[in-house]
Formats: sequence, C-alpha cells, structure tokens
Amino acid sequence: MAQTIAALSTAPGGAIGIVRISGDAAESCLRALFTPVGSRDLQPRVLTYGVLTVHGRVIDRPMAVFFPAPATYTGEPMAEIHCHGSSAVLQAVLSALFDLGARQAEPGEFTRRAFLNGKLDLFAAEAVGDLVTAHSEQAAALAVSQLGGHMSTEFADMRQRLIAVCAQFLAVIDYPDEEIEDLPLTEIGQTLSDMRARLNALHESYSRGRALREGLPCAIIGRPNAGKSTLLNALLGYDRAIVTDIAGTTRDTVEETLCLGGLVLRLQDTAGLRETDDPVEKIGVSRARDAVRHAAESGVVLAVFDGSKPVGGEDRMVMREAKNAARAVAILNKADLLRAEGWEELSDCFRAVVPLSAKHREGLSELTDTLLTLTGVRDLPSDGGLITNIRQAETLKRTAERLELAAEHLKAGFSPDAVVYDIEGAIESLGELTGQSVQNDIVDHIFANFCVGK
Ligand SMILES: Nc1nc2c(c(=O)[nH]1)N(C=O)[C@@H](CNc1ccc(C(=O)N[C@@H](CCC(=O)O)C(=O)O)cc1)CN2
Ligand SMILES: Nc1nc2c(ncn2[C@@H]2O[C@H](COP(=O)(O)OP(=O)(O)OP(=O)(O)O)[C@@H](O)[C@H]2O)c(=O)[nH]1
Ligand SMILES: [Mg+2]
Repeated sequence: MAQTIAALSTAPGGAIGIVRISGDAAESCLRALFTPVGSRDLQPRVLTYGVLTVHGRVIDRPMAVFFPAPATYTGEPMAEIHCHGSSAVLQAVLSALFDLGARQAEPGEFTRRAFLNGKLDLFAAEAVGDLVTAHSEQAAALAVSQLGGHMSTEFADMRQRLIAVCAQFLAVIDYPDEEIEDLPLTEIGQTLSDMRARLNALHESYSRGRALREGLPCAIIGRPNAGKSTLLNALLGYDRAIVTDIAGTTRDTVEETLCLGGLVLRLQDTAGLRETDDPVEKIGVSRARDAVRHAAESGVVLAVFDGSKPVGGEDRMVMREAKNAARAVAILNKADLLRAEGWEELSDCFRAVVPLSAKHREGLSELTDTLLTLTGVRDLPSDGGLITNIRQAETLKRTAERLELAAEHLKAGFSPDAVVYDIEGAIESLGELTGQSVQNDIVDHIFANFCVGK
C-alpha cells in the first residue's frame, strides 16, 4: 500500500496556495484538519469552504475537496486544500499533515503514481512535465496535445502490430508443419519499413521539438559598433543592453530569453569581435567566441554587419566565425543609412541575408520570418507528432534501427529466430517510450526532473 503523500502544488508567492494529498489516508487527513462551515458536509469532488484548525488554532479559512479512488489524477484517494498563499500558513498545513502520517511528496511523485496506476502512459506523463514548464503558447499547445494521447496510442498500436508479426514467426518456429515461405513476407517487410520511416521522421522532428520546448541558444555577433546591442534591444522591445557609438561598449555577454511566435531564443549579445590589447575587452571577445561556438552547434548565429560601411577585416573574421554554424543569418544593419558597396558576398556565406535597421526597428518582422523558417518552427503538426525530449528521440532511433535490422535479415533470408530477435528488440524499445516495458531507473530519472507537487 502506497504511503500518503502531500506537497504544495502551486508556486510560492501566489494569492492562493494548493496543498495536494494522495494516498489511502487522504480523506481522513483532510477531515482531521478541515471543517466545512454551515450545515454542509464535505461531498466527494465538491469544493467546499471551511476552517482549517491545527492544534486547536484556526490557521486559515480555505476551500477544500476530496476525490475518492479510483477516478482521480493518481488513481488513489486524493484531497486538496486551497489556502491563502502565505508560506507560513502553507508550511503549517504541511507539517500538520506530516504529523498525521503523510510524508512530503518527491518531485513528480503524483504523476509517477498516476503512471504506475495506469492513468497515463510514460509519453503522456512526460508531456505533463513539459506542460508545467512550457515557455511559449506553442510549446504548451504541443504538450497538451501529447497529453491527449494521440502519440501514445500510435506507439501502442505499433507495438501491437509488431507483436502480431512476431506471433506469425513464432508459429513457424513452434510448428514444424508451417513453412516460413507460407508467411506473407513481402507484406511483413513493407509493414516494417513503413514503421521505420514513421519512427525516423519522428526522430528527425526532435530538433524542431527541442527548439520549441527548451529554446535555442542564439548568439549575436559582429564587429564593434555594428549594432548588436541595438538589435538585442529591438528584438526584446526594451533597452536591455547599453548602446553607445563607442566601439567596444559591450564587454560581458548579455543574456535574455525571447519568444518569437513559438520559437524560444536564448539571446546572447556579445562583445564586438576584434583584435584588442585591452585586457577586459579581450576576455569579452573570448566569451563572444564561446557563445558563437555553442550557438553554432545547436542554435542560431545572428551575424550583424554595418551596411553603411564597406566590408572590413573584422567583418571577414565574423563571417569565418559564423561559417560552421548549422543555422546562421547575416543581418545587414543600418539600412536607414546609405549602403556601402561590396556586401553581395554575404549571400555566398549565409543561407539568409536580412537587411534591417535595428535603431529604427525596421525589417524585424522579416528577421522573425527568416528565423521561424530556418528553425522549422513555423508549421508545427497540430497532432503532437513532434518529439520534444531526448529520451524519446533516442528511443525512437533505437527502435527504427532494430526494425531496419529485422527488415534486412528478413530480406537476406535469415532464420525466423533471428528476425524475431530483432523485432523483439524493437517491441522492447517502443515499450520504453510508452512505459509498457521500462526499467525502474529510467522511470526514476524521468520523474526526478519534475517539480514537487506535480
Ligand atoms: N486543483 C487542481 N487543478 C488541476 C489539477 C489538480 O490535480 N488539481 N491537475 C492535476 O494535475 C490538472 C488537471 N488534471 C486532472 C486529470 C485527471 C483528473 C481525474 O480526476 N481523473 C479521473 C477522473 C476523470 C473523470 O472525472 O472522468 C480519472 O482519470 O479517472 C483530475 C485532474 C490541472 N489542474
Ligand atoms: N543609423 C543607424 N544607427 C544604428 C543602427 N543600429 C545601431 N546604430 C548605432 O550604432 C552605434 C553602435 O550600436 P551598438 O548597438 O552599441 O553596437 P554594438 O555592435 O553593440 O557595439 P559593441 O558593443 O561596441 O560591440 C550606436 O550609436 C547605435 O545607435 C541602425 O540601424 N541605424
Ligand atoms: Mg554592444
């Protein structure tokens, strides 16, 4: 029997604080502390106003509710106390509950119990975690649709289909009267390769999914005075970084998160790239280089150029820095001034060149457009068919690889045992995705990343 757990489920500092309780003693714990006012008794699933008494002292006048098992979030008896948000009150409620035998819930323990009691599969449970931490409307929408179970059902169906294929092979192995040639091998091969294609497509969606969920690092680089800090401020819509006409204004990197139509960018304004003897600026330049390296690998590089001046040696240095980036955009800034000649070469180094005026905030929507296209965060599938999590991405890849082996072995005329072995591997790893077959340490790891109270 699972011990009764309790935790504060809302962030500290709000007007209302909700304490959640789950386990067999949930209702009795609630009744020990809470008395409805007036003539009404507590009814299941009805939020009721009353007094909360700890050691004979009324500590709050909250609302409370209990939910009988099994139709609850965790599948266990549950209760909630909706108190005033004071941390003193909430701490007192929690310690009273602990005195009554409940214990502090671990991070993600409510959802973990929901998973263990079959209320959610692992894929949906991870979506709960994503929903709690979603930074943009789109990320939240994606998590909600994953919570709805589309993908969970698809994976469970795939797993069933593979189990059926295995059964066909096992019949050949177990009953010598059956011949492998009697099996619809072409059809089975087709099923395996269709599934593999779908799994690979989902695996590839991870880079977009990650952009949506975690955001991408985005380094703004360029030579001194190109207008990097002005661009940062223009994107954010307020004066975050210092802007002056003195080259070398920004020394330390300035970081800020920006949400652009679903794309979360972790912007980093950096020190202008140039050779310098100034010891402070030197450190700044080296930090700028670190930022480019990081963004080049997994994010976006915005390379800012001053279009009112001819291309210089420092600009070439910037082009070199941006060259290896997976996604880099050249920004030809100061479009409000007369454009100097020679900037055509930018189109040779960059997939996208956006002329704009950071100072006058002109051309920003073109930049947003370019970024959404470049990162693939424009036309997101609405059915949640996008992978947002590295565990899921890797499991998909492993499943696809096993299926590929199975298909190859089938084609090459391997024995039924060998093919069954490969397919069983795929069934196993699909099960890891949904939680139908998953090791405890993986489950521990997943829920450990949740917040307390969820
Ligand atoms: N106050 C409060 N708000 C909350 C939650 C909560 O626990 N408490 N949630 C918690 O995360 C989320 C809502 N999710 C929930 C999911 C399932 C059930 C539930 O009772 N499921 C039952 C019965 C369904 C039904 O009524 O038919 C079940 O699945 O058997 C409740 C909440 C978000 N808001
Ligand atoms: N005319 C015009 N001036 C601009 C534009 N963008 C930036 N500036 C000016 O260019 C100068 C330098 O801008 P910053 O944003 O500080 O340049 P930076 O690239 O951050 O420079 P460092 O921090 O020194 O590397 C300031 O005087 C800005 O007002 C623009 O689009 N048009
Ligand atoms: Mg600057």
